[in-house]
Amino acid sequence: MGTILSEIAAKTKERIEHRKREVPVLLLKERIAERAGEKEPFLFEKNLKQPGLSFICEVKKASPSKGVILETFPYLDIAREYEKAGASAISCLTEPFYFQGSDVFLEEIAGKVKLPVLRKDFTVDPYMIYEAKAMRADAVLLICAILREEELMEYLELAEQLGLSALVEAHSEEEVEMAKQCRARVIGVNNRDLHTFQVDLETSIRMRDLVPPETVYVSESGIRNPEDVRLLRENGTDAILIGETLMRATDKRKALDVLRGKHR
Ligand SMILES: O=P(O)(O)OC[C@@H](O)[C@@H](O)c1c[nH]c2ccccc12
Repeated sequence: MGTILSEIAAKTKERIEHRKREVPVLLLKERIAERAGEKEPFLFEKNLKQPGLSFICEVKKASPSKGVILETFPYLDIAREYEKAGASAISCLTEPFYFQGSDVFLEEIAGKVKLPVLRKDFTVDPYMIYEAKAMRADAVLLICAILREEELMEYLELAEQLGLSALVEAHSEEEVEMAKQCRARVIGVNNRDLHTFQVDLETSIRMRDLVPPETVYVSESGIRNPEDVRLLRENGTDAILIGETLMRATDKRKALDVLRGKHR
């Protein structure tokens, strides 16, 4: 599969192998032990389960499909604005090469904002789950398309042990099935095809009923206007993940109100 997804996954593997030598997993485990009890476990899932449609607001400087979205990137201010605007969780990109993300962004946000933070990186090694916990993330992203079923199962168990929620991302019926097989508690359907970058909201609308009501159902990507939000809400979506639309809005609170249908 010579696609951008496998390219990012391969590059991430390389980066992590290097990291592992610099910061051994033992050190991460020590750091995690020192901070034991500091965070409420599974807060990400808990927040998304609150009644009504929950918003996961993303902090991202760039993306492979759009290039640089924001030249100046006051990530902490953005996260604080999301919090004030009533977001349920924050998604933070830490992948450096394709998304210009950084672990520093996440650590700082998680230290200063009360909302749970999802580390939106391409998890390809258990090491990354320890890393996420050590940097005070509340949740990790597990993408079905780049994991084998045994890996997904193993990673989910590790996240569970560490008190981290996992957003299990699918893009096809088969992948939703895989997520369910592994007993994922939060399943996200990505409206963006990561091979072609085409966005189609129908993807997450169509797959809604494959996921049982006790599992949190998230619709991800390409959500642009109140009409999109209304369609997803009426289809019984529990949470929506929005990046670019909010990143481009100067007034985040107003943008969220507009999306919720509270303005005009
Ligand atoms: O900016 P958008 O179109 O609102 O999309 C946000 C989010 O869903 C997207 O960034 C995303 C979905 N799946 C991912 C996997 C890795 C990195 C990023 C993503």
